[in-house]
Amino acid sequence: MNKKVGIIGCGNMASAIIGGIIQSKLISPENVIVSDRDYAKLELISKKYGIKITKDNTEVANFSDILILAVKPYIHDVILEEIKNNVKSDTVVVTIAAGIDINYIETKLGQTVKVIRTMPNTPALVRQGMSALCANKNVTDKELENVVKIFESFGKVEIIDEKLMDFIPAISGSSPAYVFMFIEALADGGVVSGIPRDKAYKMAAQAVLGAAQMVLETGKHPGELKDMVCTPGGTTIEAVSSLERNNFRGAVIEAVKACNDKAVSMLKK
Ligand SMILES: NC(=O)C1=CN([C@@H]2O[C@H](COP(=O)(O)OP(=O)(O)OC[C@H]3O[C@@H](n4cnc5c(N)ncnc54)[C@H](OP(=O)(O)O)[C@@H]3O)[C@@H](O)[C@H]2O)C=CC1
Ligand SMILES: O=C(O)[C@@H]1CCC=N1
Repeated sequence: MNKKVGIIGCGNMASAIIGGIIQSKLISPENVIVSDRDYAKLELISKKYGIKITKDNTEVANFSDILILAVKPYIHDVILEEIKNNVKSDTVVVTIAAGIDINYIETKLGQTVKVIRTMPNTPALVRQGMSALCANKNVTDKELENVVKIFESFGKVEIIDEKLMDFIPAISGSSPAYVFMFIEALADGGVVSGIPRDKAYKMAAQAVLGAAQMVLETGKHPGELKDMVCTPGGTTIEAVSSLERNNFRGAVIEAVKACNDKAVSMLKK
């Protein structure tokens, strides 16, 4: 893709995005720039991918056709104020932050700004991300397609209505954390029985990966896939019955609700 991509903030998510677009050869390194406060962090990523680096966020804004804001939500205020005179009229501004909506960016940068709001997740670091995207009315179909290609370079993408965006962290943005807790607990259970810890993590993680792949590839209802594992009178139904007694599914649904509530309360006006 012959577009210049700039990223402000060089943390976890920026590394995933840069890794995806460079390793997939979607964009050549000389067309990518990233800024951060920490020059040592920038030097590391530049050494790895050969991209441009700077401590000056306005330089990133001046350079970019697609400008990705990859900083924490509470830093957006400062950054938008800093770059507001450097964002070109045809630049597409992309936010990946929870609690930052399209209206907020339009209010800060003007009603004609092209905005794409997204919610990726950390599995993007291993190119197995899940991202939801929505665009404002100023973004053309071609511009949205280009940003979709960037996000597809590190995982799967769904375009959704902005009114659902606050609920995406709970299901895919934040959920890797709950899955890691599940894998850790599963492995701890194995360690209780004497399985070496490294083998327990590998087996638990591969079981989760395989189960997730079955949901995606078979199109079968998760309940049907669960039933396929449960031999009548066998081991699995004992575990399932114990999980139900301990409100496993209820606890997960409550966690999703707590995440949703937090995302809505973070929304900046
Ligand atoms: N982590 C996740 O699972 C997900 C995160 N997100 C969103 O992604 C965004 C970034 O998250 P994540 O990558 O985890 O965060 P990180 O803290 O890893 O990365 C943010 C980077 O921005 C830097 N930074 C802070 N202030 C400035 C500044 N003024 N100018 C330039 N760079 C600055 C930070 O430096 P310093 O460390 O010095 O502060 C840090 O290196 C957040 O808004 C979050 O909501 C979305 C989906 C998933
Ligand atoms: O915890 C957070 O707020 C961010 C958004 C989704 C994942 N991490």
